[in-house]
Amino acid sequence: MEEYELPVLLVNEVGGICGVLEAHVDFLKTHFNLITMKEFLENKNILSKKVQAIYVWWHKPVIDHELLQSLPNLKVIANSGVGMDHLDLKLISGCGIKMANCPHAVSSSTADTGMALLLASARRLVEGCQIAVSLDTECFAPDWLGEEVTGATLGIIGMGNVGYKIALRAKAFEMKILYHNRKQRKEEEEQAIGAIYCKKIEDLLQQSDFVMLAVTLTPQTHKLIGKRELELMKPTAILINISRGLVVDQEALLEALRTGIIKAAALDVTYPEPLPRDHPLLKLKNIIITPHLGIKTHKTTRMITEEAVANLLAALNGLPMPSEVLPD
Ligand SMILES: O=CC(=O)O
Repeated sequence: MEEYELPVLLVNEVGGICGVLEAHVDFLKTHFNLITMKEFLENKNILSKKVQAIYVWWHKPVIDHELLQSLPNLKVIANSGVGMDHLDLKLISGCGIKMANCPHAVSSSTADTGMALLLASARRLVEGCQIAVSLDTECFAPDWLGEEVTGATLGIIGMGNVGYKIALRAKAFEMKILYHNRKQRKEEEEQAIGAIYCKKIEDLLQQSDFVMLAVTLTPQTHKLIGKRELELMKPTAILINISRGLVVDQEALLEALRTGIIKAAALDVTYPEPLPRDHPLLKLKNIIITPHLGIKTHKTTRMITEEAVANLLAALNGLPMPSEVLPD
């Protein structure tokens, strides 16, 4: 039987949409014996006792009861993003397995994506691009105007690492910043980003020109933004979602965008992903939808894998993990 000098790390596949990036394989292999789900399933008898760690990349492999039962020596699972809503944390921790995410690696690029969507929707860049590349040169100068970002009010819902970095960016755009969060940030942190705490989400919704969703998806934030919340927003307001699709009631959003309850939306996340090609949201003009690009830069994906490896090695060596996630 083959002996493994390094701990055995299970990944879904290498390359492809749900596979670890090929560019990271050499780095992973300096610390682990890498095996894919395909190899695991083909040699389950031998490999099931060997696997000590799993690296979940882009929500795969699916970690269910059956997989956990087949891996008696599994000690730790590292996730490639900050959101853990695709994992059953209670099930995993109930099996005595440690879990980690990578909040440090993802925050800057996700905040950049949020600002990119804010600017693109405010200045109608996607519509503008369509005009610029269309063959109809007659309508090159559009008869519409965008919204000014400088001096506008941004309401950030969720003031974790990502929300904080969005505020830092928005401050440079001279925006007035409001935020709503379970906990108020320390006074010095608020001062550093020039943000004002709204204990009531309603206050933030009523006052903001842009509302940015940067919360984690939990039972408490599931469909946090529904009909009532959209109706509280200004008719000129723009909603930007970089958290999870399920934080917004999509039916209510569709109605609000169709009837002018709010002006526009920019979504990096939807449910499902991707939306079915005949989904009515895709037919609207006042929406920008991107395919969950939040973290997708060369630098961030590399940092994610580094943070994941640091977590995995710490857990395997019985050391504190840099970003352990507890079931609650
Ligand atoms: O979606 C991205 C993340 O969870 O970090």
